[in-house]
Amino acid sequence: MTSRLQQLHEAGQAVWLDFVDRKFLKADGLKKLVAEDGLTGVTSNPSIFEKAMGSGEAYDEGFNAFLGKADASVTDTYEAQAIADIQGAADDLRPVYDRLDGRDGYVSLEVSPYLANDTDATIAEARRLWAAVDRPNLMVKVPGTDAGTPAIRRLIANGININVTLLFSQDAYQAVAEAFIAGLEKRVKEGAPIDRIASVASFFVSRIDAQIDKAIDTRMEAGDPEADALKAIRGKVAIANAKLAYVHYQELIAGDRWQALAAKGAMPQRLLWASTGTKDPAYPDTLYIDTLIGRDTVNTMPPKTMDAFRDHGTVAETLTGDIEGARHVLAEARRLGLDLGQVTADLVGSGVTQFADAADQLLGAVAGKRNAFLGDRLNGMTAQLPASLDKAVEARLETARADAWSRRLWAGDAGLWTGGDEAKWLGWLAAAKGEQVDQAALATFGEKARSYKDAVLLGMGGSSLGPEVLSLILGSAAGSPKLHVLDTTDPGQIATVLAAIDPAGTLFIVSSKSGSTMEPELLRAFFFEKAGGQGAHFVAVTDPGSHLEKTAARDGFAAVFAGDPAIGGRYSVLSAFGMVPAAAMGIDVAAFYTATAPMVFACGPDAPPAANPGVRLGAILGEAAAIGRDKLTIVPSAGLAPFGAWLEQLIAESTGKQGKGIVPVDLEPVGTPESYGTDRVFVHLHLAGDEDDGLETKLKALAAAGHPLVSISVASRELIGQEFFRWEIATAVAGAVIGIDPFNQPDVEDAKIATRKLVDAYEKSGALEPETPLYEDAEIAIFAAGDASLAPTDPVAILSARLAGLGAGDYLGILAYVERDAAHEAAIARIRTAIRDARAVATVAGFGPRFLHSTGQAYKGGPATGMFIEVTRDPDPDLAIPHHRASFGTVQLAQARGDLDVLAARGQRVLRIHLKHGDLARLETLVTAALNA
Ligand SMILES: O=P(O)(O)OC[C@H]1O[C@](O)(CO)[C@@H](O)[C@@H]1O
Repeated sequence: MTSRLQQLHEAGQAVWLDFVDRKFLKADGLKKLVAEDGLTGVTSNPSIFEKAMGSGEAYDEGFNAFLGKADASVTDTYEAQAIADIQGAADDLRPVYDRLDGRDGYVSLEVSPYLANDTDATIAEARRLWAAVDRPNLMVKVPGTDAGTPAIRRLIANGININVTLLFSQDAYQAVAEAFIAGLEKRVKEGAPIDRIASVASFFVSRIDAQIDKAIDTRMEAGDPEADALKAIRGKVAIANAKLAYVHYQELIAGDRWQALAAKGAMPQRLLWASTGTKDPAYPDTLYIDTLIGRDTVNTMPPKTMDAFRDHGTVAETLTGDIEGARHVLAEARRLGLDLGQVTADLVGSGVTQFADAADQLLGAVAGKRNAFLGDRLNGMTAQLPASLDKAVEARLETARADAWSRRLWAGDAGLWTGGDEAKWLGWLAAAKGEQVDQAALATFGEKARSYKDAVLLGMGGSSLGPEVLSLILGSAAGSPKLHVLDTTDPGQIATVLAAIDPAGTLFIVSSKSGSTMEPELLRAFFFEKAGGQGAHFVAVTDPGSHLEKTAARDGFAAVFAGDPAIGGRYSVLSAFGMVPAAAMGIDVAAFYTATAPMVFACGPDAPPAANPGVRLGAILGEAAAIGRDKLTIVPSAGLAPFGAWLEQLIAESTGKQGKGIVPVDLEPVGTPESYGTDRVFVHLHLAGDEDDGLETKLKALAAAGHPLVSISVASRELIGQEFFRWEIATAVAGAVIGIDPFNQPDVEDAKIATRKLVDAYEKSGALEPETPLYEDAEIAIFAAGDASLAPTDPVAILSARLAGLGAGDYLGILAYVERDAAHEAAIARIRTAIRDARAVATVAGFGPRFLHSTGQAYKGGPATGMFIEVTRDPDPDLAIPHHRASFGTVQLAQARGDLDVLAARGQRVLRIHLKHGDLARLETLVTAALNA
């Protein structure tokens, strides 16, 4: 006896399976259905693959084989498996396809649901999948949305078999039927064959009833006077809708236009009934099969429905029966105010969302497996968050998923931030894949650089901090020059570098994106003279067309390496700004990108937020800031200590604006839980093999006391590039949570202008404008811009009055315009610890003018909770700048004064303590006394 499913086939309806799964294929489940039930096709969709691959281990072998490649994206990983399954199913169905001469025997694979509203991307994806699967009996599934319909026409014209999915309404069906015909006609015009192009139009049935019935039930429960009429059409609307679609189909193929194509061998676009599993348990489980049997149609069934039909379905040609009844049902629905048009429109939207949700879930699961598989090759991250913050983060990750943040970030959707010009600043994404630099040219440059013993990089902020991290964490290769980074106007520090090198035999890297930053320009002039004007020992890294590019040409620099104007300074480390100095140090740039790639892919557009290490971190930082935990406290193990200086700029300059943002806290010694307020997030960066020094225990105590703790593990120094990228993504995402443009720095310019004014005045007059101290003695002078509230009595009283003003959520900054050396760093750390422990406030520190190009933005434009002690001193010895009246010491002082004025103008509390002999011990004594006063 033939099975009921085979009888369907005899009645003219093809039976397809709406399911695919590796185990099932491997066990020859599909072949069995072909042999026993006359099955002639298979459909898949993102939900089906999610069920197959999203859990369990069936695909692990396949994933793992693929994941050997460091640069495999999550999509690549999933898709390789999906394609293998589809190819397997297509091969199982190939005998059917051959026997029926291409009339049936198809397997469908859907384009990414994320593209449902993008015609061109859908076309590109369909073509890509068609080529990748490479089977004549493939159908690419394209949604019949407004954007999908024109894609269908073009794809049919390309000769690609198409399964139009997500059809609910008559109008949408008519539009895709038209697109199909138009596509074939285009081929005819071009003289291309049309006899092997198959298409189905997939009408989703049960979902319509699920919606309409819900509306009916609500009204009946509310005692609607039309209860009987409503009840009479319950469970009938979807079937009536399908029947009328079939009427349209019959009219279409009877028409002249179709007949002309049929004469050339065209196969009609069959109607396919999808979503045929009943959702309402009150209905017979074969309802949407029994009632929709008709010639030249397809019914794709989930396995359960197929089993049910095989067991007790009824075969009879029902589709063409009682068309008048169907019209009546739809007319009744209209009369009763059941808006089928709205329901079907909503169903298209929710259908797309459902598939996108399934794809997110699937990609999330694959991303998780991928990250676990990579093990040590991908830096790890865990977070211990207080329950309420944890909840907020998870909620944020879910809304970010639903709003497609990972994809939108990579697509440059400025709406993720403020809708400003953010899209113009995303060149760092491609740069992280090594696409901004010429890697071969860098290798050659690295070879040449080996003739130098030393290299000195002159630059500020983004142009210096990344290179400094690379030099301190990775260091130079044997035989390559040692890199000195000079990002200051401090005469002492410049003299220290000068003393450490032979200027005539040193490679100088002048690095400035804008090419017009004052400090590198002055340093270039200084060292150019010291190097005897040998331009051949200089290279520049700068954006095209800059002033520095011209200077380099004028002075005969050995090379100019171009940056990308679509990358801001603080995001530039994985572009030429980091890689030119890296190459000079003999670092293998290609290997560096390879080591970085696992994080770049883990943070990719297809890694949904919860499984995306960068987006997850950004959500933590942003949500923490929203509840006042806006002091990001960086706690590195010894080997990663230099990383904080780079991270500070990224976080501060990107987020600290419009009175909002995150204040990074670097190099503050770790304390006990009582020494902190409730404004902290701790980030522990741990390099494998580093001594613990009791850090773990201290951090555990902090986490136990309710402070959020993020722990990042780095297996080896070579993986530091991954942290650059993770934090770049995290910062951009934190910016989206906070609601600012992470790529501008609106408050930096003012301090530069104030400085320039002072320096220009000096160039004319030979003196800086006079200023009146609040207090002065033989050792110190204290200044407080425009602050009359401080009585000029004694310095301890002035300082203690200031420190007494520090409250919960405030932070104290030491802005030291002195040489950055170990002794000064230690003294500042002691001062910070004393203040932190006495007042339970966060403390930050920066050396001027270096921090002006880094954290300075947040100090001026970020939360108005700062209190700053600026430290200056009389330079001794000072250094002259060629062709300038002002010395480096004068410029540095002008920078401090300009900064002080701008900080005060922005409402931050600030005090400048001028140490006439540059002795920081005097400041320490003063602070101790003030805290004890
Ligand atoms: O590379 P440039 O253009 O010299 O700029 C250096 C730094 O100065 C800043 O513009 C801040 O002043 C930073 O954003 C930047 O990284």
